[in-house]
Amino acid sequence: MGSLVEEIEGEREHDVEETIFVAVGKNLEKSKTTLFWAVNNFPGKKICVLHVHRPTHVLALTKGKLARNKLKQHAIDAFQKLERQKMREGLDEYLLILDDAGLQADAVWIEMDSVENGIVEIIRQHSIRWLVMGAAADKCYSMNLVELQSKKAIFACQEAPISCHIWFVCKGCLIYTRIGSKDRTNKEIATSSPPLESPVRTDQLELLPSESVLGVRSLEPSSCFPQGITLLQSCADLEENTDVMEEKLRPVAGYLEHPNLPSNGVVDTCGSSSSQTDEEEEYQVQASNGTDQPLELSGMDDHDLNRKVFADTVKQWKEENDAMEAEFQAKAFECLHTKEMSRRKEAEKLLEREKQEVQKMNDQRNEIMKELQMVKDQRKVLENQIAESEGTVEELEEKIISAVELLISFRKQRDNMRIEHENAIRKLKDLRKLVNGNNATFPGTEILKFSFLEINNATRNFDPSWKIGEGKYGSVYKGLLRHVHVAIKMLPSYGSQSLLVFENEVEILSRVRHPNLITVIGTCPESRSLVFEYLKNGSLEDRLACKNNTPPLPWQTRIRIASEICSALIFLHSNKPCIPHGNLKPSKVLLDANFVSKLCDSGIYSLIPLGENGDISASSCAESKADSVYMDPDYLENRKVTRESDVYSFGMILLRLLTGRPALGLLTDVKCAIETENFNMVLDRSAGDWPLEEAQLLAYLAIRCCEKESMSRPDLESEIWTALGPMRESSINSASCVGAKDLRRIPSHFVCPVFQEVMKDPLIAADGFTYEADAIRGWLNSGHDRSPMTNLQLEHCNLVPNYALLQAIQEWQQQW
Ligand SMILES: Nc1ncnc2c1ncn2[C@@H]1O[C@H](COP(=O)(O)OP(=O)(O)OP(=O)(O)O)[C@@H](O)[C@H]1O
Repeated sequence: MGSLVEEIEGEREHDVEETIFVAVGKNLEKSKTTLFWAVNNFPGKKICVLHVHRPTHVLALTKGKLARNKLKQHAIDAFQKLERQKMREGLDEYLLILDDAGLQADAVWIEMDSVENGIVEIIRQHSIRWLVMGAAADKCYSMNLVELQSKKAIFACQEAPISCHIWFVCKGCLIYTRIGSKDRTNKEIATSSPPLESPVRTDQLELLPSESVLGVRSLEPSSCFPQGITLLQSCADLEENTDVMEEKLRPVAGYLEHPNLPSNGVVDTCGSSSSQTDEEEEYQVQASNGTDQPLELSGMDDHDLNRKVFADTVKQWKEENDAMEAEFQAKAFECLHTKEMSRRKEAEKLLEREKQEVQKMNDQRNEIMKELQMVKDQRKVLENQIAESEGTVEELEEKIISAVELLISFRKQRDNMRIEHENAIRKLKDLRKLVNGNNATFPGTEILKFSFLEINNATRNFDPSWKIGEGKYGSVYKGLLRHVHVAIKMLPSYGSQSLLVFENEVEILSRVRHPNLITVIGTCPESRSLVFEYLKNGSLEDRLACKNNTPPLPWQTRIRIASEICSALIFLHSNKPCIPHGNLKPSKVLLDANFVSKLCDSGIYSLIPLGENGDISASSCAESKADSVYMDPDYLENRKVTRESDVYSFGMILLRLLTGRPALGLLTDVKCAIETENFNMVLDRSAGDWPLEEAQLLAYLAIRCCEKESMSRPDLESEIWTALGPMRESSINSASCVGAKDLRRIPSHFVCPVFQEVMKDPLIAADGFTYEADAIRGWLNSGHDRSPMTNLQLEHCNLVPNYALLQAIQEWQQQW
């Protein structure tokens, strides 16, 4: 046999349902009567004893029709044995089963902090359906009890799971029944029944004569459980409480005198007395269940009458009992109905809310469906577009293929044209050689050509910090090209001017040489750039404006610069064909280390692509207002560059040299000053003490140069140079002049073409040029085998000291 706990657990489904549990406490006397009440009232049922005094134990009595005496003895023995076992083995919890075979014990329950909680918990855990327990506390333990007096009983009555049907017993009498129910409706009934207000009382029975009580045989427990009312009292109880019961039963004893009753007083279910031979027989009397036929009064003797009265009394009681029950049920149903109604209302509200939710979800769904439809439509449109673009892609691919083919053919044509171009240039050179005879081989006539890579390296990848100017003909970068400091002018590459034309123009310009014209060192046809010598002291514009805090130019220097510009212009204009500068202004007058001035960009307009009308293209013509002041009004009107235009610009430069003032409105100011004999007021005093007469003469000349009518302007050579020449000489001779030594004119051949400084150790190289020793040695040592000036192959690397030049330099230096 396995664990009894397991056994009970295993049988829970069917057996525990049918088991009558009896809660017994430590008061053995009290517990006995409760236990016997259960044994007597539920014969044939399995009875399980819950020993509820702490710690809580469970005992089970299995079914088996034990004679009450034997049972009594059996139970007492079991308890005692259990207690002994508990003492001996230190058991806290155990299950005891009493049955025909003997007793078994096993632990099933744990200790709780209160007995009543323990009872309720064990009911809940084991789903106990039927429970018998004491109704009174020890101090109230009496048969006269009319309501629940035990704290534990009240607690169990109120708190036990509703499915549990509980009989509360005191001294073998049923005091109160808490109706349990399995189904929901009955649960409601049970909960709604106030446990103590309207108890199903058995005191009526208690008032019946003992014989009569003895004669009341219980209904079969299985059939009486649902009704929850069973009026049973065992003979054992009566024996136990004979004295008390006799007192109570005396008033009705007379009624129960029945000749057929056996001496032990047992009445069978049908009302006929029967004597049972079994020593474990039970006395049972069944109350009239309503099916009994009413007894005829006539012809009845007293005994029959008594029996009838008794039967009627029992019947009446039963009916009253039924009526009470019905009333409880009605009340319970009413309560249930109210609750149902409110639940229904709530459910309706919930339904309404659900409906609204559903409606909302439907609306959302419709919205989403609409959006989905839109997306589908868009998808169709996009698919069409994709299809169209795929067609376009195919078309474009075809076009690209044909364009690539075209490009390849153009490249071929270009390569052919290059070859033709190179042949043409070669022919041109040959022709020039023929035309110029021996002069063609004069060193310096051939301009140097630089690759774009060289230009790029020279300008440090066109580093913005190396940019020194930005003009309408392009940006100017400072650079170090083949160890020479250079200025690189990046001309615009737009327009239709061919490379050949560009190279020719550059070559023509580079051939025009004058000490006061900037030297074109070379070109980079690839990037359409011109490479000039770099002049250390920047432009006249910057020096007049004392940019970077440079000191103002003395009047002697200014007069010399004016004469130098005049000289350069005369030279340009005398060229055949005439080369007008076309854009003369102070920013085009550059100053070398010795403040010798050199014009730059002379004739450069010939290198700029022409616009549609044959003019210089629009972008290159965009003069600023300040620049246009230097422009001949005729030129601004006709866009024709003439020598008179240069005269006009020269007049403006003269005015700036004299006054140092900005060009805008300068002409009017000077005219006004002369007219008001306030000329000295407009003279630039920062230039020193001007010789006033000479200065005023220059001012007159300047105003004449700026005549509107070009024919009225003076001739550069016959008029201006005639006046300027002597002025230049006197300014140089002006011994009192501060820093006059610096103003002297350095013969250009004293200057090293690489370092741009007066040479200290001049050496002649194989190309015939004289260089400063350090410059030419550095050049050759860095692996160069060509001339820095002509780029022609040097025949040898020998360097010969130029003693004659060295002597001339030293003599010149001693003069100052
Ligand atoms: N060879 C050079 N050596 C030193 N500085 C130079 C040289 N060439 C040009 N520059 C500097 O670059 C500046 C810009 O020159 P550029 O001739 O390009 O423009 P601009 O005279 O200011 O205007 P635009 O050409 O539009 O009339 C000059 O003013 C000068 O300061």
